Amino acid sequence: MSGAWTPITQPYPVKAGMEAADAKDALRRAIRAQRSNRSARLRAHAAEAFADVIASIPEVRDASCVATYAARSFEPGTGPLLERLASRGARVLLPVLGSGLARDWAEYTGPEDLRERAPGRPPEPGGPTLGTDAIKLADVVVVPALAVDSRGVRLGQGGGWYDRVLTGLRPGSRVIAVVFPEEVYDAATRPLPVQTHDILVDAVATTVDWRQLP
Ligand SMILES: Nc1nc2c(c(=O)[nH]1)N(C=O)[C@@H](CNc1ccc(C(=O)N[C@@H](CCC(=O)O)C(=O)O)cc1)CN2
Ligand SMILES: Nc1ncnc2c1ncn2[C@@H]1O[C@H](COP(=O)(O)OP(=O)(O)OP(=O)(O)O)[C@@H](O)[C@H]1O
Repeated sequence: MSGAWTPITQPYPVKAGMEAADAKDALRRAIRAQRSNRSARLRAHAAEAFADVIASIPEVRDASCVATYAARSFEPGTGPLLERLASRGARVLLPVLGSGLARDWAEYTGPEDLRERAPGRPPEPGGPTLGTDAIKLADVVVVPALAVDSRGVRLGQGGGWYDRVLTGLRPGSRVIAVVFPEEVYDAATRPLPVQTHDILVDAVATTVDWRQLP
């Protein structure tokens, strides 16, 4: 074997007796390091595959309003998904961070409207914000994650933004987490750390397929 090919593995730096918060931090570091190895070409290719898989999920296909996210560079890309949803006439809501990372939403109107307001922050739409409760308009919520396990436990970026948002959904709205294939963990052997505030997701989508959880 030759060249700069980096094998894809599933990091699991969780040790017996570790506090959940420390185990989450160790996992976040390992998964972010792994994500940073993916080239721009592979990320663009993956974004198309994510769009194919996510758009095929019945709840997404049938939704009038989808709340999702505008990806940062190394997150599972959503550009093609956003365009596909908008072109079939679905309303698409994206997170807007208020002061102190307050939870707000605004409508996606096209790629040219998405701007990174500060380095490292997710791109945001520029239109009017709709308020925290706009999440109740969503028929389905497509959330970013660093990892998901077979019970539906989700590891996010660590701000607790989505754990707070997901307490306010309309009953019956489904939550789908998006991760790269190696970021789906089998809870029987590699459970993700879980804390009482963590909200389980209903399904996970990768570049390859999706499945209902648990
Ligand atoms: N694409 C995307 N949007 C999302 C999330 C996410 O995980 N991904 N969130 C999930 O919760 C919420 C907010 N997430 C945030 C993520 C980072 C920072 C942040 O403070 N970034 C640092 C820079 C960090 C870096 O350089 O990597 C900063 O602004 O100083 C804020 C909010 C809502 N929108
Ligand atoms: N419903 C909530 N109410 C108050 N605080 C919360 C709530 N959910 C999470 N938090 C706080 O947010 C912090 C981060 O939580 P956690 O590590 O679970 O984030 P995450 O789910 O990985 O991140 P994110 O949701 O932003 O992607 C924790 O300190 C937690 O106490």
